[in-house]
Amino acid sequence: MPPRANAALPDGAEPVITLRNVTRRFAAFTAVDDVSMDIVRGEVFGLIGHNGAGKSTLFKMMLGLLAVSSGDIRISGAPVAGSGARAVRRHIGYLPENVALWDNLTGLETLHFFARLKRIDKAECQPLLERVGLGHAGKRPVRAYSKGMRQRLGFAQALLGKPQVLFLDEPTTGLDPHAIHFFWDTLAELRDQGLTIVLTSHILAELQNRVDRVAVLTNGKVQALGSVEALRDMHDLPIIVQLQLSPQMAPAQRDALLASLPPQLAALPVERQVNGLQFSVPRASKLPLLQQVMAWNGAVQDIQVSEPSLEDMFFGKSQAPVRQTAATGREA
Ligand SMILES: Nc1ncnc2c1ncn2[C@@H]1O[C@H](COP(=O)(O)OP(=O)(O)OP(=O)(O)O)[C@@H](O)[C@H]1O
Repeated sequence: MPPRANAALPDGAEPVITLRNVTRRFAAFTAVDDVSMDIVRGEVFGLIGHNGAGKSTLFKMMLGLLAVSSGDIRISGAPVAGSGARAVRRHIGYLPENVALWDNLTGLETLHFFARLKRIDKAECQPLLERVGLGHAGKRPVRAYSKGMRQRLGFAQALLGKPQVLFLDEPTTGLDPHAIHFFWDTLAELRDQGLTIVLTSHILAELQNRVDRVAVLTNGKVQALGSVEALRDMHDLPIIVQLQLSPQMAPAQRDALLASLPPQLAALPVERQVNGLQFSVPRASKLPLLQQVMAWNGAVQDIQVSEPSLEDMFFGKSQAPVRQTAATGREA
């Protein structure tokens, strides 16, 4: 289903980046195909898709680094390419996937260099280094920086000039969990200050609780657009309810419990596991099922409920094999 340009826009949202019928061809190949969407002020917007889906191409066009074959892209109403582009770029920060740094410059000298390029007062640089947790390392040469420190320096570079819109290409690739945590905390603060943030990522599990909305690109087209919750509802993938049962429970007792379920719950797909049961449940049946199993006094030792992930929705990674119906044990 092709999404409308404004599908799932939050109420009162103010579009900052607008794309209308954006297409990019390389010779006969269409890398980005008729993409229309709005990205609104103060949201964190994720662009996801398989390798070759068109994310980088779309990103570069939004940055005005690559021309569109047809269509229109604007930031705060101004076209990103053409004569007004320089003014638009002043309000944009960009962290490329592999930021180019010079090993012989110190962190502070690196920021001074970018500040000169962007015609920004270099007094901004030291506070920015501190902002990204590099205040102590500003005088060290970049060759002595770890991957995480380099990424922080790249991030500081993107924040020079107090941009209103931030583009981050695979920003957490190669970072350790501590650095990833720091990065997302900083991003949340920036978002709260009103920045609009667009990022790409392959680590969908990392994105899904941290972005306001996502666009899923498949073969250059927007396959889905909206909040992760809205996309979950749209796809209506089953929720997995996993019950850990008492190890002393005999198979016959377990079957008796399943047989005690009301018919609509007994018809749910279930997998019998060692000391457990795994149900595959439509959202509407989640609470009724949980209410029933809570009444299985003493039999249930633990319950785990797993929502479908973005991977499950778009990249066909099924959550768990589901083979039998609860009551009959037949193939579902
Ligand atoms: N300059 C180019 N010339 C020809 N084809 C290109 C060019 N740039 C990109 N493509 C093609 O366009 C398609 C989309 O590429 P793009 O880099 O935008 O995908 P992506 O979603 O960013 O992938 P990845 O996750 O691997 O970075 C690919 O098939 C790619 O080969």
